[in-house]
Amino acid sequence: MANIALIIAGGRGNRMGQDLPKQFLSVDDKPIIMYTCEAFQSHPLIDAIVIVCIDGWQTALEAYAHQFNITKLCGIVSGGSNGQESIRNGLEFLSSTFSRDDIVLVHDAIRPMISHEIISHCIEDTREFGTSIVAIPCAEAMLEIDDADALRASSRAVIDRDSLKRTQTPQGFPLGTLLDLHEDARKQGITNSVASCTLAIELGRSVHFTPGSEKNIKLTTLDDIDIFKALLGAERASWLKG
Ligand SMILES: C[C@](O)(CO)[C@H](O)COP(=O)(O)O
Repeated sequence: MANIALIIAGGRGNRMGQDLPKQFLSVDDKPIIMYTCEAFQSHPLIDAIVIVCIDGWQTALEAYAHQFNITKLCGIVSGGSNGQESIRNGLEFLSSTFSRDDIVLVHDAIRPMISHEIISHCIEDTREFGTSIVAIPCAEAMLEIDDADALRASSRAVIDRDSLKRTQTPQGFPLGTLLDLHEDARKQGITNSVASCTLAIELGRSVHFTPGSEKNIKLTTLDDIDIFKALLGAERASWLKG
């Protein structure tokens, strides 16, 4: 049975406020998406990598994959109009080559600090429980806003933080389960679910959590790039110490 990383790089990343899509911004002369690819490339249990890529960047991505020796890359697929459609495009590609029992780890291209440990646990839990949604506890006080459209929102409601999880990626499923979810979504007219875990839940399924890490950061704003650089620096310092 194969383990496949499906890396989603179909978005433009407008919240970063940069001209380049954020997954292609360079940190220390390496595009962010290549850090992400290297984590899966170097993991011994990952057999194949497929990337869903924003239009216009496929040729650059191929060149970067060659430069950074991402030899497990076996396909680049066009992104869709939102995350759900991008994942579906990736799954359609996978269905022509892989079997329904193979494990797919859906991962954000802009989570470059994903560790081997989390990838291993995600694969193990998907095999044991049928799903693996990497997630971390909610450490902050959580308040529900009164009016999402208000310029300066206010709140009168507390949400118990112990009842919440902050989901990350990878999100692991057998390929057949993901294909069925997307087919059911098409039938029910669900077109813009935020993630694979939200789609499963909206369709009445439950999902299993796997512990993530605060270091598995999603690079959304320029502040996050600073945090990423600091994390990279700390990782390199610990390698040097041996
Ligand atoms: C999948 C995800 O990373 C889980 O936290 C998140 O939902 C992706 O959000 P995005 O803003 O659509 O990249």
